[in-house]
Amino acid sequence: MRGLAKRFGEKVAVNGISLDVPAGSFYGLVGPNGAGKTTALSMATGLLRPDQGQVWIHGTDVWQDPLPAKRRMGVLADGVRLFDRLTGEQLVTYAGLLRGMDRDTVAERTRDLLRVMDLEADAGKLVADYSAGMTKKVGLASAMIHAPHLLVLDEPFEAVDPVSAANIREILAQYVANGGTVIVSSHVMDLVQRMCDHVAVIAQGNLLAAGTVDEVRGEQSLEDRFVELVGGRSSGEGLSWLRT
Ligand SMILES: Nc1ncnc2c1ncn2[C@@H]1O[C@H](COP(=O)(O)OP(=O)(O)OP(=O)(O)O)[C@@H](O)[C@H]1O
Repeated sequence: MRGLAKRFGEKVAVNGISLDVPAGSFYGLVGPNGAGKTTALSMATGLLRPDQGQVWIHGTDVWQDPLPAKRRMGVLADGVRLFDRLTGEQLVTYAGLLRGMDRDTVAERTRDLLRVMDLEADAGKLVADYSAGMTKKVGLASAMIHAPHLLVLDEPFEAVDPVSAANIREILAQYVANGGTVIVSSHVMDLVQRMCDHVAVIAQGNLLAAGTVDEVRGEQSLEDRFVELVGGRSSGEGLSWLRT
């Protein structure tokens, strides 16, 4: 990413971010609420047109040459509606067919994905009737079916139960071990510290730090370093009226 910027009216959501994500890395993107993570990832994946800046994926400009760039990635967007009048099985199948895969391969991979996401029993249920965590998981399965080079996952673990989260972490670690690249946004520092090899911290649309997790956190925990970089811990008094 080079000089990516986006404003909404007066609000500068992303203020010229440049970031290199090495191929084969497991990259965490962290920042407080409203920092600009979703906006930056949406621009990076071709979902939201930047005001300025460019993004390349394996040398392909995402905005100049979107089709080959998009073929290489799988995206789990945050807050984007799925086709939720399909069943889980139909949705994942549809994602595979949209990618131009043949029906047999799509059927086989859909079965595998629904199994590892623990959605087999609910495969025939409408996505509209899924819980938040189930919806995340079916979105993740849809992002992975074409075995992309790059997975961009906005808050993949939000609302996902611990067992499913552990399964997904294992799948992602395996995917990276086999040469894939993952970018995840998350608020859970402990998870990012354990799971990712690189991390970028953004706040108020600016990149505050980026590098390997050890470089960014130094001698501290990632959480302490994050609070130090981002600031904003409200000291002391709290809500004096909130007592029983
Ligand atoms: N479509 C929009 N119209 C107006 N303002 C927007 C829009 N999308 C985002 N913003 C604003 O841009 C800023 C960055 O939002 P963004 O969703 O990128 O943050 P985030 O880091 O993903 O936050 P969170 O961690 O809470 O999901 C916020 O101030 C938000 O209100």
